[in-house]
Amino acid sequence: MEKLKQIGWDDTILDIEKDNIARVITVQKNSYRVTDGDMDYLAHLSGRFLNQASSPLDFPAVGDWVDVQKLSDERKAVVNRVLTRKSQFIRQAAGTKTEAQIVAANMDTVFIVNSLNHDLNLRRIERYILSTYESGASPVVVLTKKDECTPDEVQDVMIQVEEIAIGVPIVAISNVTREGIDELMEYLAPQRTAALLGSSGVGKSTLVNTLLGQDIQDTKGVREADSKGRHTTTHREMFRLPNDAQLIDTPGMRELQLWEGESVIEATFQDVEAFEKECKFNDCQHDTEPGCRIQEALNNGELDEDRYQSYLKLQRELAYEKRKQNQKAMLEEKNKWKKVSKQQRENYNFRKMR
Ligand SMILES: Nc1nc2c(ncn2[C@@H]2O[C@H](COP(=O)(O)OP(=O)(O)OP(=O)(O)O)[C@@H](O)[C@H]2O)c(=O)[nH]1
Ligand SMILES: [Zn+2]
Repeated sequence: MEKLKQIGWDDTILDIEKDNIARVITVQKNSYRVTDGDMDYLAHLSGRFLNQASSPLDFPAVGDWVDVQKLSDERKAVVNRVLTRKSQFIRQAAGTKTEAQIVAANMDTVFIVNSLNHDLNLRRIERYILSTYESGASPVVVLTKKDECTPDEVQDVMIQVEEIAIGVPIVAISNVTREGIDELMEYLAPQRTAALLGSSGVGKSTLVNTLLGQDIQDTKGVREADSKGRHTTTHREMFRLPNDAQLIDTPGMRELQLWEGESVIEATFQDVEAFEKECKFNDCQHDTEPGCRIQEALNNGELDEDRYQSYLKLQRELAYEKRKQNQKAMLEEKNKWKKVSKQQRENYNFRKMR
């Protein structure tokens, strides 16, 4: 029990034999590095597990609690099952159409990391916030490289972000001067888990090192390089901070594809939805209808055109995703019936033969 407290205890797993519980630190090819709080060891999926797993979401992800059986070799174990997650950040696997992928599991907080000094993309931050709510965790926007900006510049960005990140904490930090790090630690209490998400180069791995107080995660400042001659994080890994909080580092995401974020669009676009409700007609297309509150708000500046466009874009994407998933489900259903009827035919032929 004490051991588990150190790696982050969760009430939902109290009912399980504690000796058999571990937490996934990294996902390697065909194996998992897990920890029981005292010791790290390597785990493989049991045959039973593989037989039962059907979707990519069934497989262990970084941050998962797993039910393991230790093997006689002390450093090895098999995973029998993934415990129910309290949160999971899902994105569409890069390059595939409708395949989901878990970026991090069981985190309390998602740090949405952006650099203050370049490439600030408010629309992208909006999307991360949506996906974070959808994951079951709470978002915090982290703005890095404060040391490279004047106080006025920092202020300017903070105001822009505040306008779109309604009710979301925003923390500006510097890995160089350590400014803002104490404030960030408020979201990293002992036994809590946070995940760092954001584009490549914004300083996620550097932040891990800052919080660990030592250089463990390689950063672009380090000479170990990728094919383009610079280092990038290639895998997700969970780190235990000195205060027993857990921090999950992830590789930079180029694109963030939403996964069924419908239920939270409302939370993130409260302002737009409020205007929409004030339209004269229920089925208003917000085009040329009389009494359209959206058009009025756009015209008098109450609603920013870019923000409205990104709201529409998200809705279109969600509709598109839904259609895709429906099609996939229909196809699977069809194949299932094909299989069933083939089986029936075979049974029938078999009986006829006898
Ligand atoms: N001036 C300044 N530079 C920083 C800060 N944080 C990170 N950097 C630099 O930004 C570069 C990228 O940092 P990384 O930590 O590798 O970025 P990352 O987000 O982990 O990138 P990926 O691993 O590709 O996802 C490195 O050269 C860091 O030294 C900061 O607060 N201030
Ligand atoms: Zn309208």
